[in-house]
Amino acid sequence: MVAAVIDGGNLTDAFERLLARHPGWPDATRGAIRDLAWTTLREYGRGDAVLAHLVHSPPPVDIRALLLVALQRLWQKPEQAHTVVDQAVEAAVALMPGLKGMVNGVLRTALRQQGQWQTWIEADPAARHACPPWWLARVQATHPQDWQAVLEAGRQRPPMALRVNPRRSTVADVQAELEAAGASARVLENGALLLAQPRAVARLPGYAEGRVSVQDAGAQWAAQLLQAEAGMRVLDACAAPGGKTAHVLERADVDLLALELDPLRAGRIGRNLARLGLAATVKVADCRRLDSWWDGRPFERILADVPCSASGVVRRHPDIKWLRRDTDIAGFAAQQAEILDALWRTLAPGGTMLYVTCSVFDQENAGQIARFCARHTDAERLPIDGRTELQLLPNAEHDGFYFARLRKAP
Ligand SMILES: C[S@@+](CC[C@H](N)C(=O)[O-])C[C@H]1O[C@@H](n2cnc3c(N)ncnc32)[C@H](O)[C@@H]1O
Repeated sequence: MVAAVIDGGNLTDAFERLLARHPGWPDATRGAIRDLAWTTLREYGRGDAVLAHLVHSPPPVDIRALLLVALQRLWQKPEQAHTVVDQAVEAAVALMPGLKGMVNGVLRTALRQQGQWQTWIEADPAARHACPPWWLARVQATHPQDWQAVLEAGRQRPPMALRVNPRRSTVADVQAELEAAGASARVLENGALLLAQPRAVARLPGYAEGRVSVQDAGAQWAAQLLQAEAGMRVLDACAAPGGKTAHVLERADVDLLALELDPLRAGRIGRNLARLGLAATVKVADCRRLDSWWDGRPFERILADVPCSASGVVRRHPDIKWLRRDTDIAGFAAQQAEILDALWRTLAPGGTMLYVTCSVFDQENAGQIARFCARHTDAERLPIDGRTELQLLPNAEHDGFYFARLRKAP
């Protein structure tokens, strides 16, 4: 998986391919392998800085990936050093037997020089923060006060939060069920339940019965800010896999149309709603092409949870920071502007559109909305908690999200 990402591939796809080849692996094995790959890639820049001091010419990608995983493990579990080196050498024999000695030598040298790793890492700011230089520059420019906290959060394991379906249970009851199952959780300001320790979905009481869903606590602000009320006609324009669609429907009996461009992802919306006992009209469509899906009846609420760089959720998708290029951000911003302009035409006078990204970059967030308001004089910004917008930065409770509420002149 690490080699696939170094070669420009997608981490989740690589994981799914691996699982398809090994259907018999128990959950614990899957979890352990996932954790190794995800952790290594969260810290990839740091591992690479160390490796640069240990090898004179770049090894083949599979061996480089193996060394990065082993270094990561040595960093985290120094007490297991001998096991890690032995297992890495064993893996090298399976991958490229001719490089067994090299892997052994590099890891033993690494162990002898472990006291210097931090100095090597600190020498390069991008390595220090485990991201490419352009990423570091963008986060610093957008968040001059908080950039270190944002980058630090991107290197941590993500928190796990639950959303309670008020049609089937209450926050207090779910919390009690969790306690009984040996999991403690605390209630956040917006009603999200933050688990003290992540746990497998299959071991969540009430999941199969639709009492709870897994959803980041930051994402759980969306339905609240949309303020959709019973009887309203609501559009969820970029809906898959349907987490926010479901949340909107759990809160009010609305007439909801969910659009999704990707047919495979669209299928997940229906499955999610069925588990929760909810219903919506789901259409596979490009929301920018109004002629392909819109019947001309305006919506009172629109949720525009647009495609974005996902820079606020890199700890969940650590391949993102290595696969994206600086120039991609302008591409996302252009796509988002097209989506906003098209959807605005479908919003009823007096209606509101909630713009959401899971980005921490200004060009997709405050900058995007400032440009939108300059183009649309009939757009008024509705405050969120006394502020013009809400930028959540990733931390121990939630991921990074941006929200702006736009009202169309009546
Ligand atoms: C941020 S995700 C949405 C997450 C979803 N709202 C949720 O909470 O589960 C953005 C989604 O928009 C879809 N998408 C991208 N461009 C689109 C377009 N032009 N029209 C409709 N959907 C689009 C992507 O395939 C992706 O599934």
